[in-house]
Parts: sequence; C-alpha cells; structure tokens
Amino acid sequence: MDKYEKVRCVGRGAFGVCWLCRDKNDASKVIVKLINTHEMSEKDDKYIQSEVNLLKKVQHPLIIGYIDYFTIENQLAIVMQYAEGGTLERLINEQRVIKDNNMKEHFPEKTVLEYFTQILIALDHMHSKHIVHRDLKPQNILMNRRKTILKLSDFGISKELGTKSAASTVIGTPNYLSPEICESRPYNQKCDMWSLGCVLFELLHLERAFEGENLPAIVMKITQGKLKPMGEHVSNEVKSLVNTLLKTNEKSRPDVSDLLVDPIVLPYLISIHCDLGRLEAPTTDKRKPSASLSSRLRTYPTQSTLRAHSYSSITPSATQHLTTTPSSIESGFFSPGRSTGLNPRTQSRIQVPQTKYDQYH
Ligand SMILES: Nc1ncnc2c1ncn2[C@@H]1O[C@H](COP(=O)(O)OP(=O)(O)OP(=O)(O)O)[C@@H](O)[C@H]1O
Repeated sequence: MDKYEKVRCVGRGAFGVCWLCRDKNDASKVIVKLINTHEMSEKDDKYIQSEVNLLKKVQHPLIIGYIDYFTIENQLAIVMQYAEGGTLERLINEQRVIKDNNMKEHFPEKTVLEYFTQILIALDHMHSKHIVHRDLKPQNILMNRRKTILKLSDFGISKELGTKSAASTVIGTPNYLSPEICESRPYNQKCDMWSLGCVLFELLHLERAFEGENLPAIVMKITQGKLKPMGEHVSNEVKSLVNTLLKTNEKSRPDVSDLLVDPIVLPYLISIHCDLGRLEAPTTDKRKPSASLSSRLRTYPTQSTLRAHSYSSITPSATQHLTTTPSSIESGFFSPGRSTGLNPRTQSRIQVPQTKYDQYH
C-alpha cells in the first residue's frame, strides 16, 4: 500500500471495501478494493484469484481496467481504474427523483440506446473471450464524470466459461437473474442478454423490470416472464428489443452479434466506435488518457478516421455497413429517423456529431 495514499472510502461490497486512492508516483486516482483474507475459505480465495485473473485479461475502454494487485496484512488489494461518475444505479435513482417531482420525464430514448449500445460493445468484448459476466446490473455499471462513457465492472462473480458451453453454478442478484439461472439450469452468455434486457427496461422506465416482495416472488415473475407493461413513451422498435432480450427461452434470445447489426443499434455503434477509436485502450500500467486525448476527441471524425479504426468487435456484416458509410457524415443518431421509419441501412447521409467523449474520466 506504500505506493498509494488513501483519499476516501467510496463503497462496500460483499467481499471488500473500495478506497479511492492517489498513486504517490504520479498523483493519478485509482480504486483500491481491499478484501480481508483473514477468515477467507479456500473457495473464497480461489474466487478472488479468479476475479483478479479475469480482470487481467480484460482491457477495454468500456470495462473497468485492472491495474495491479498485492497482499498486505491479511488483505488482498486489487487496484483498478477509477470511474468518477458513480454507478448507473445512482444515475437512474437521481432521474427517478426528478421524475417523481414531475420536473422531468424519462431519459430520452436516444440516451438510453447510446448507453445500451455501450454495454453491448463491452459485453461483446467479454463474450468474445468466453467470459460471461453473470452479474450485470446498474450497480455494476460505472460511469465517467460527464456520464458519457459507461464501464462494466465487478467481475467478482464472473466466470470464465472455458471450453464448456454452459456453466452450472447458480450465482447472481435476484432482480436481474435470468430464468435459466433461477431454475438452476446450465447457462451461457445468453444470461447476460437477459440482464441487459432488464437494464434496458430500467433505463427506459426508471423502475426494475421484475420486482416482488421477496425472493420467491421475484423468481416466479422472472421464470414466468411476467414483465411489467411498457410505457407509452417507448417506441415500438425499442419495446420489441426489450421483449426479445427478455425471452424466457434463452435459445430465442439474441446474442451480442445479432444485436450489433440491428438497425436500432447500428447508428449508435458507428458513433461510439468513432469516439472510442480515438480513446486509448487502457494498459496495465496506466489507465489515464494521454495529454492530447481531450483535444483529439474534440475533432470531427472524417471518412478516413472512420475507416482507420479497427472494428474487430463488429461482425463482418456490420463492418460492411461501416465501410460503405458515405463520406458525407451528418447525423450520428437516428432517433428522429426511427420514428419516421428511417433505416440506417438505407440512409445515405450519416453524420457523426462532435464527440461527447471529451473526457475519459
Ligand atoms: N472502479 C470504481 N470506481 C468508482 N467507484 C467504484 C469502483 N468500484 C467500486 N466502486 C464503488 O464502490 C462500491 C462497492 O463496490 P464493490 O465492487 O466492492 O461491490 P458491489 O459491486 O457494490 O457489490 P458486490 O461485492 O456484492 O458485487 C460500488 O457500489 C461503487 O459505488
């Protein structure tokens, strides 16, 4: 812990306490999660080691990065990237208060879809590494200060699927658990798609998709797929997106690659990738952007910058759409277009707006 100076405690989880710390070397802010190993069983210990190993493998601008870990006085310290904007849960709660006071309504649908697409991109990265999150929920989605970038966090109960197509341990948080996990059936990456559907519903309605007085009541609603009715403010396309994610039969649920070519998602995907293409992927040493990042992010992308970035996470068909994107770029989002039937696949003029990602943290 010599390397870090504690600033303040930012939260507690099932396993440990999270401290905001300052790196004494360069004054950068990091989170140090301290986990007491004193009375930890061998099983718990293995759990944490697997968390650390998972974090090591995951380096992505939309995923909280692992920096370091060490042990100190019966404690395991995991050093990770700091997300200044807090959790998506807090943002939803704040918006709910605003709504209840009748000062403002729900998040605009395009904001919801932008967040949704970011989560999708992060999940794509994880799923491509055969890692299923299993605990996706607004509490585990952190944000940058300006709330423009989401970052998936908490791989505490994630598990590498390895060569098996389904893992069979039942773990999770009730409201976002998929039916197959509730029923102790084997599960795979599709369980994250269910949780994503729950998060999408919550972003749209500012309330959870499945709620109940107690655990059995919640589980019953989930396994029966008894979703709350969706609001009038939600477009038909987005309603059907929620419904398809919340199919109780996991085989009928889309996977990430299906959604990455969905006309609802594609415009957001292009815009996000344009901006993320200019964000540096975190390295194991430093999680901060270079000094020139902000200025680079304030420039408009050109056709050449659109083509220059690697779209490794996008399926070939999606890449095809991207490479055929016309040079006249006018609108990054299609929210008005969606309601007027505008289809990004046929839309001839696409504009990517000045980036909103002008601050990484
Ligand atoms: N990288 C981070 N940046 C900023 N805040 C964080 C970060 N990681 C955790 N926090 C804060 O600390 C709190 C506790 O996080 P932690 O991961 O220990 O547990 P949890 O996800 O809330 O619960 P559980 O351990 O049961 O999964 C979070 O709710 C969040 O507010």
